Amino acid sequence: MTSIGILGAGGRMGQAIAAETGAAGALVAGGIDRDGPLTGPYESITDLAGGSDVLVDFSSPSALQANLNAAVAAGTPIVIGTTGLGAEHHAAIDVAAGSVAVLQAANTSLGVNLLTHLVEEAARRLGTDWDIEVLEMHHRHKLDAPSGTALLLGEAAARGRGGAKSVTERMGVLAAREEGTIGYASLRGGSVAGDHQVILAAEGERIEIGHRAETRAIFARGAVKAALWLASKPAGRYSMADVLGL
Ligand SMILES: NC(=O)C1=CN([C@@H]2O[C@H](COP(=O)(O)OP(=O)(O)OC[C@H]3O[C@@H](n4cnc5c(N)ncnc54)[C@H](OP(=O)(O)O)[C@@H]3O)[C@@H](O)[C@H]2O)C=CC1
Ligand SMILES: O=C(O)C1=N[C@H](C(=O)O)C[C@H](O)C1
Repeated sequence: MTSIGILGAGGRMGQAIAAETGAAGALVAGGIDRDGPLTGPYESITDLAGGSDVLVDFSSPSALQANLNAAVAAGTPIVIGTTGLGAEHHAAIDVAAGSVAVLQAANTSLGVNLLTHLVEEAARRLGTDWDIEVLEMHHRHKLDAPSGTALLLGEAAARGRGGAKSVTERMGVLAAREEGTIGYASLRGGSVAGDHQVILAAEGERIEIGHRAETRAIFARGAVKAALWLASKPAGRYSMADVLGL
């Protein structure tokens, strides 16, 4: 039975992943949080990595390097679901992927990963006279904005279009839309698990395609599926597209 070590175990996603691990016929090796061990016999991240077949990290960008170091030291594959990652984090993931299997995904749900393809295709087929905007809404506790998924969808649109500048802030009296850009808007409130909408707007018509997460169990299910898939993979950087065959 595959054993999964959970990093960020006490958080909303950490708890959801622990619940889905059993349902998938796998085992929780242990869980570690900012304050130390939460479940299982392991006292440190490195010990947990050594006692797990695969690690799953849904914590914080500030914890990423230590989590990658532990994965590399133990030779344990790691799934990174944490968002709010910058260029320096992606560079660190690339380095770790030289030694162990690393799968990074801003969204582990099947629906969003399919949506990414639909958005890229729509942007490819429509002319640059179609403006593209990404709208997201999440629960009041979310720290990063725009969401990792919004950025993922915007990147897919930009790929389809052959490149585009991102605009994450529009404010004041000189805030008119700049042609060819992709704009982002972030709403926060209540307990929303994660809504994303991509709006393609032209003169006289508009296409809106999106995804609503009704429960974060969908992300947890995808993360566990990714972990079970990654556990036997050689070093390298992987994505949800590899897992889902999309
Ligand atoms: N890829 C995907 O599909 C999804 C990704 N996410 C992302 O996952 C991450 C976690 O989300 P969520 O569970 O809602 O957040 P929570 O705040 O509920 O959980 C984060 C957990 O990580 C711990 N943590 C935070 N910072 C550190 C640190 N520096 N070292 C060790 N542990 C730390 C927190 O401990 P403490 O409470 O003490 O700070 C907490 O237990 C976010 O980046 C979120 O955007 C979320 C859903 C789906
Ligand atoms: O923080 C969350 O909750 C979520 N974060 C991810 C993101 O930033 O896109 C995925 C999902 O939308 C939920």
